[in-house]
Amino acid sequence: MMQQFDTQQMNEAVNEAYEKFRGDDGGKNADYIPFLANVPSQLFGISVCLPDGEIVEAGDTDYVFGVESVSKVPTAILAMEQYGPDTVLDQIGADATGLPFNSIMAILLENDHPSTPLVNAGAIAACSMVKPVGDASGKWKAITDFLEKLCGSPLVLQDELYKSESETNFNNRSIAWLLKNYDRIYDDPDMSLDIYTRQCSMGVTARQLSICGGTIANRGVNPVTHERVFDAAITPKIVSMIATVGFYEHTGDWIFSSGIPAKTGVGGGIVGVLPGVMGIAAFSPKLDGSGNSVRAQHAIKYITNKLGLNLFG
Ligand SMILES: NC(=O)CC[C@H](N)C(=O)O
Repeated sequence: MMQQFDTQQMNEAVNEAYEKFRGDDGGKNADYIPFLANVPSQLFGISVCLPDGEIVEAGDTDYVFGVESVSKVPTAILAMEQYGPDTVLDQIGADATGLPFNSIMAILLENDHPSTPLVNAGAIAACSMVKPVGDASGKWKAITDFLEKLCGSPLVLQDELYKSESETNFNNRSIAWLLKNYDRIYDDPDMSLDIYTRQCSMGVTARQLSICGGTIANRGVNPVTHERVFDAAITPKIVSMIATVGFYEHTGDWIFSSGIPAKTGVGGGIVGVLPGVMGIAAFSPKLDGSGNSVRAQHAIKYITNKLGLNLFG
């Protein structure tokens, strides 16, 4: 049985993690998207959303940062909600790539398959699947409405980030058109890529991300608003995807040492999900060589290990 904890113990663990790692200066901001290079790198926040909607937090949990690849999780859930998990498995897949998030090689090695909605190729394919197909503004509304329900409050597009990323996303343009070559994109490639780039540029806070994780942990019911956001049967599907590829080529090391499925983004955010137990998010801009926030990783690992929280425990 998983160790039980009370709110006080979680509060202590969160504050200890914050104090312990706030001075850690390892890593550096993402700079391949110019906007991200200029985000103040000392920012650090940790937020936990418990099944009763209680939030336990420390640090800069109100700071709005770029959600980036964490946005792949909501869109994957939306595609599964619209089509059913088996169709998403068939059209995109659920395989770990073992390669970096933006790997073109992964598409070639997987025999033309985008692998999973949680890497760039699969996320662009997921955006192409979102209904209404062929209608960019309808798709965008579906995605942003869904994000708002998952997080319990609206997210706002960071225009400058969107501009910065759109001007420099040459690798992703190649991915979108390679998918077209293999018939693995299900709407216009440029439009699907633009939707993907825009969703990555949404601003989010660590608190909102923890509520998003809490909604997944709570089997589709937002623990704060009490609204049912998606079908309960999708939780094990999305958590399995997060567990297998949430940290890309370092997913095995991550899950081995933290015990919690988690998804990272180059904006510095990480969201972790333990079904029935909690959603946890941490944010700090400095990243390791694979694009994962250094302080956020330390903080989440510290908390799960301290409280004996482990998916496999
Ligand atoms: N790992 C990430 O957060 C990458 C997201 C970024 N928008 C990209 O496509 O490169």
